[in-house]
Amino acid sequence: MRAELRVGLAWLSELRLSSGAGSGMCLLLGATGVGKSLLVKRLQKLSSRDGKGDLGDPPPTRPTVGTNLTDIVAQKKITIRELGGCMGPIWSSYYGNCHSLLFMVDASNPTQLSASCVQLLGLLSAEELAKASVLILFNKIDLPCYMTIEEMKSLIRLPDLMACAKQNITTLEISAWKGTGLSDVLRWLQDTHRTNG
Ligand SMILES: Nc1nc2c(ncn2[C@@H]2O[C@H](COP(=O)(O)OP(=O)(O)OP(=O)(O)O)[C@@H](O)[C@H]2O)c(=O)[nH]1
Ligand SMILES: [Mg+2]
Repeated sequence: MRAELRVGLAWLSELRLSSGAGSGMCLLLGATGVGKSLLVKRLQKLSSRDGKGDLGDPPPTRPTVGTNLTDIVAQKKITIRELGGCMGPIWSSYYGNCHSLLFMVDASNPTQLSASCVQLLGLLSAEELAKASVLILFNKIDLPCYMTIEEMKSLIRLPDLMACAKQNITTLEISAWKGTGLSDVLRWLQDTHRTNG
């Protein structure tokens, strides 16, 4: 089967699946290579250990062409839908069903920051996401020369964005590689999806 046809069929079947997703749906978005797939794998492992124990070596990942659905049981079932960075043009097809949004930025990649900022602006102004709680994750803080959260907030004028946005926005610095901050991400998901019913 031709690659384009395979991607098209996978997308159609995901659209069908998404229609009954319910209140436990969390959307995970961000530019290509920021670390979304690794985060999901790490969160799944962490939740299965109830936040305790060694995460072990980071598993390998591949660029996500399409979408990945992963269930995490953190008191209640939360389904995380990662959309590959290369799927940017159709991200909006999935806004309707989500109650929370994880938006990921690569803190070690200054050249990608402006593109991430434009993506974030688009997400925050989308009507269908107006009621979603938003967690912005600055990932890869284990790498040398990563930008601090203060530097990034100032570069993308995050305080101004937060003041204008309809959403409740939280920020965290993490390393999906080392596991830094991942228990805070899990806690945020638990709290957000508890209040979302
Ligand atoms: N050093 C470091 N590398 C990371 C971290 N998180 C992810 N990576 C690496 O970054 C690369 C891309 O990670 P992915 O999780 O595949 O990125 P993605 O955001 O899912 O990318 P797409 O699916 O293409 O949108 C992989 O080599 C990961 O191992 C991190 O916190 N630190
Ligand atoms: Mg991916």
